Amino acid sequence: MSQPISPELREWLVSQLAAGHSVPALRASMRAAGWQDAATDLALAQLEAGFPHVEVARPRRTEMPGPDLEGAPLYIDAGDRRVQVLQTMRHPRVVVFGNLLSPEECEGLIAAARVRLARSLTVETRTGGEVLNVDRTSEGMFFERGENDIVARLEQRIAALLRWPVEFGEGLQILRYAPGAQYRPHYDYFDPGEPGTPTILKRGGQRVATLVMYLQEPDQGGATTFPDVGLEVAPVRGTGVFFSYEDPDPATRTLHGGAPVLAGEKWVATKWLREREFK
Ligand SMILES: O=C(O)CCC(=O)C(=O)O
Ligand SMILES: [Fe+2]
Repeated sequence: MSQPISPELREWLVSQLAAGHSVPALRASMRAAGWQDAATDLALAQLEAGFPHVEVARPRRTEMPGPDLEGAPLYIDAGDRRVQVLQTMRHPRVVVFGNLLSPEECEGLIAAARVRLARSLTVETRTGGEVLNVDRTSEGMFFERGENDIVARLEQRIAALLRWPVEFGEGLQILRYAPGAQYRPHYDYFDPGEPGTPTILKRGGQRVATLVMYLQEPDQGGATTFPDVGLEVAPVRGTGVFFSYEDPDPATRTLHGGAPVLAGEKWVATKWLREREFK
């Protein structure tokens, strides 16, 4: 679980920094006191603005988002919902969840997104801007974080389920695939070799995990595919597929795509998780 940053903790950090203690020393004592790295990072990142002279060291990530599968549970308490663990894979790290969203939540997200759909744009890593992408023939839009009640509730649930702060997540993306539409296999991390990537990484660092949630199932087709391992996840309403990638590297085997929809319409919501706070 991510831990909220209390005013007391904030005050303590401020006083420690003001007293000249280094950020690595604070990080170490917070860790010793049981604070998770992600929460510590968030607390320290929030203070950075007030202490511009303090260089916050960014150690190599030691934690990754993901559910607590200790003891091989069939269900996980995600705060306001009991989410099912349907399938897991280690390499690539993939977890398929059931009962992630209610039918009403799926409907509500679709209704709010439908009026704002435009031809999907993918981030153009060569320039850091956005362009139309022929590899992705779905239509899409982004919600702001916490934009409406359903979005806010779902984001809290995802944070609890994947043990990653809400603030480290991008806004929820909604995609609609008409018959024939698809999303060709790709990686969700930003290609370190592309010249536009450093600009993108300034805001929250790399993507480290993805949760694709199915809001409406097509009649045929539309699975989420992982070609490296021959895995196909059926787009069943209310369920979702999580996968994570510790490094922006094909060795993670997280190549994936949305197979062509053959009949009916497929709607998904995608939540991308960054390594740091995404402001
Ligand atoms: O639609 C799908 O099944 C995959 C979506 C996806 O890969 C993405 O949103 O990044
Ligand atoms: Fe993707």
